[in-house]
Amino acid sequence: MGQLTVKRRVVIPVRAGDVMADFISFNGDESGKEHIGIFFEGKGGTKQHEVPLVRLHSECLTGDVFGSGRCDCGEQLDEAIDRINEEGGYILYLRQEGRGIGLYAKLEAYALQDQGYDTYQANEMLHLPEDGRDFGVAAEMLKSLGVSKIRLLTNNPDKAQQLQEHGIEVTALVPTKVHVNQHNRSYLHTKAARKQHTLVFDDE
Ligand SMILES: Nc1nc2c(ncn2[C@@H]2O[C@H](COP(=O)(O)OP(=O)(O)OP(=O)(O)O)[C@@H](O)[C@H]2O)c(=O)[nH]1
Ligand SMILES: [Zn+2]
Repeated sequence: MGQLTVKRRVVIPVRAGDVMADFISFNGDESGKEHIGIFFEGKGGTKQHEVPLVRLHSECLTGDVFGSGRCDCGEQLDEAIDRINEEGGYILYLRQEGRGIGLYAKLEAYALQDQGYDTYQANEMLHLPEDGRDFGVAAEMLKSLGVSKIRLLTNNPDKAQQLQEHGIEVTALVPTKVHVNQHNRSYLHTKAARKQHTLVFDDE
């Protein structure tokens, strides 16, 4: 991943106009994936935390747009908007649908999960990586925005590790809530067991 530069910042009122956010596009990503930065000023005034709160959010059409209960993405995105709008910082909305395998392949993986395979096994059965995401692009987005030090809103230790390898200092890991329901319970348990996601379940 080469260097990125900010292309355009446009203010967009979101949440029915209750929240103002800058949507930011970038030059220099040869993949053409149209990753988006979203900046929230925060309401903290002078008391505001100096280090911005940042969420790297991988695209999930089914969860983010349609509120699918098979994952926790839609609720995590809502939570991220609430918290970052309070505290000030960025959501980097990364076009890495299905952990990088794409939407059609994710649906194939869901069909395999319906036959009893877990979320990582299903990808492998499709001869696709368990997790194909490279968060280096997020590090380059942050650098182009002049951000070198962040607090990271995530339960996924791999995101922090990859950012640090690409020169971003992560001063704190801020966990998201655990958005568990009857449909995503085993998906979330698998992430905790297989990829060390820091998820604490109330029922254990
Ligand atoms: N291949 C595959 N992808 C999935 C499945 N369920 C959800 N996803 C994708 O997983 C990604 C989840 O992204 P995030 O919420 O940013 O990341 P995370 O790794 O869960 O880490 P957190 O920061 O703790 O939320 C999205 O791209 C979803 O489309 C699945 O069963 N199979
Ligand atoms: Zn999802």
